[in-house]
Amino acid sequence: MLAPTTPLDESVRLATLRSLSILDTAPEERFDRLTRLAKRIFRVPVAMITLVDVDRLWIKSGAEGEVCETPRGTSFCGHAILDDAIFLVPDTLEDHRFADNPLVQGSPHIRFYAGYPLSTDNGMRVGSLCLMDQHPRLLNDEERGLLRDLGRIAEQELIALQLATLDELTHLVNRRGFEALATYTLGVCRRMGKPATLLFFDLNDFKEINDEYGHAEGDRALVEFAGFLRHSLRESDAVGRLGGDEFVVLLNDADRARAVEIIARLQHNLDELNLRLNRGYDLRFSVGVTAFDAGRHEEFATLMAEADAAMYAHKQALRKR
Ligand SMILES: Nc1nc2c(ncn2[C@@H]2O[C@H](COP(=O)(O)OP(=O)(O)OP(=O)(O)O)[C@@H](O)[C@H]2O)c(=O)[nH]1
Repeated sequence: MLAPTTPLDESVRLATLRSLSILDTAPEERFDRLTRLAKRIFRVPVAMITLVDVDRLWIKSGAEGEVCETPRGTSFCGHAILDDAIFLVPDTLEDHRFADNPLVQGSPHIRFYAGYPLSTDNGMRVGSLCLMDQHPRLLNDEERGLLRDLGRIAEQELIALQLATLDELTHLVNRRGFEALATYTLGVCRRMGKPATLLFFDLNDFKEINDEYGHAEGDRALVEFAGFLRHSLRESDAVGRLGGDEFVVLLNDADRARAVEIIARLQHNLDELNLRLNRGYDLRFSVGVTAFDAGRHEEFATLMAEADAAMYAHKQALRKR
């Protein structure tokens, strides 16, 4: 049996999947109607919408009975997300990669599999719309076209979820997306015994930029600061905009001392950016730092509130200077 390999962009793929806040959610008609339709069109007993998580395949729609997840290592969909094309296995017993797969040899005795990889807006393949049968079969060109059409509708539904977690102006995750991403990151850090630190940013005198240079320039400044944060930090750090001129970052594998070093680097880089942009105003920030403590921060909101209070204290201290 051949276990699926891991895509090169796995960390971004997983972060995208997390930001959708879809894993372990209840069934939804918008996905169920697609799998029902697929079963009818292709006359197959099973059609599913699946999402490929770290080490499991989670079934959003079309699950058989109580089983709503299977190990990624024996999954067909783990293979389907490795390429943009439909992944087709006409007869599993004739295919050395799957002939001895437990899902072929045992229940549900898969003989035929076809999976359309589902991509989100940023091109990450997070799961699949797949068909399965207990008999071998082929898909002709028209049927492949139909599967692609249904798959694209499922993708639109995923993209709608993604948009609901994105901040329209800066394209960072919004509060909802950040909470989903951060909760996942904190879970991983806790399991691996690694530190994590939350940074809460608020721009200083941002209102003056709006008042003196206009709202459009204010928008430009927010987009500039968002891009600055995103590009100055690691891909695995979660960066979000809460609204207005408030931004948050969750640094993973970083304790308070490391976070303080990172802020010093950000400050230095922002000074350089201000010089380079030479816009007549400077981007400046106040920042609150709170190291994650599993005991104290059981509720994510507590961690956010502490970092917000620390930011406010920093802002007050800057004013007194
Ligand atoms: N251009 C623009 N302005 C926004 C947006 N969202 C909020 N604002 C403005 O951002 C400003 C934020 O207000 P404050 O937090 O009091 O701003 P501040 O001038 O930075 O004050 P301090 O935080 O005390 O330094 C308000 O004037 C809002 O109208 C946006 O999406 N675009």
